[in-house]
Amino acid sequence: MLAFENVTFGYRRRSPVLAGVSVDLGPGVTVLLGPNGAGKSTLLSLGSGAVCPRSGKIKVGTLDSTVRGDRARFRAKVGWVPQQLDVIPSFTVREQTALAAWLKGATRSESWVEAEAAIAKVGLTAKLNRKASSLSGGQLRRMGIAEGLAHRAEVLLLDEPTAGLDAAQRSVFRELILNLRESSTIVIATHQTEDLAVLADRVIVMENGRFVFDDISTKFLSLAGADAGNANAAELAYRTLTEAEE
Ligand SMILES: Nc1ncnc2c1ncn2[C@@H]1O[C@H](COP(=O)(O)OP(=O)(O)OP(=O)(O)O)[C@@H](O)[C@H]1O
Repeated sequence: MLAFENVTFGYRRRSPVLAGVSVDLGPGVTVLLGPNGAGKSTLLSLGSGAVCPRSGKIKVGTLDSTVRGDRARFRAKVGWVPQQLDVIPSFTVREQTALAAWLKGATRSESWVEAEAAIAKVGLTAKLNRKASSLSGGQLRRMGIAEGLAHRAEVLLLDEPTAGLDAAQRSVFRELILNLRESSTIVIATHQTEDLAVLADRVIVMENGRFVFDDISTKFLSLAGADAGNANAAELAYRTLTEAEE
């Protein structure tokens, strides 16, 4: 579980994007919704340990990302797939994934073994020796997840993982998340509300750095009222909620 305790964060000297946020994320799949600029990516980047809050604590178990001595072990517990995943142009999928494991503390030999196992889990074994830079958008995001699995991350933070994917790739991605949900805490920031119904255990809706909804997904879908069983229920529920906030 990833715990935010009274976290405040702002970019440089600007006013805070998040102010006094406390939330426990996990177990299961949490889907994070909200309009552009709501603070979803900021929350995930803080959760990854890549950036530090101005105040508050961010913890996985007893490890606190704000404590210098904990930071490396904290980061090893969290896999983060940002919207823009950087790859080393000359590296293969296997090398890129093994590098991620090694950077998070695995030994050299463990990194190769764990990388191959993780690549198999995300269904990319056929691409093992291809250049990571040659992967499609959906394959690249699956490789990002493999990087987290290769260092046995307990928490996976996925930022807009299905943006720009075609229907077939989105379906591959959904299957993957369903396979991983038992073993990892997964937090997905997305605008694709239709992916929700099958994926989410819990839904959080953010606006202006605040949580305007946080509950189990069935409660969220029930906001769609009479249309709660409808294929577009998630979209309707989201619209009902955000229009009420305006
Ligand atoms: N690197 C940055 N420097 C300065 N301000 C930033 C930076 N990144 C984000 N912001 C600001 O922080 C706020 C929250 O942005 P964030 O990217 O977290 O929102 P989001 O909900 O993920 O949006 P989107 O759905 O567009 O990805 C916005 O006002 C944004 O302009």
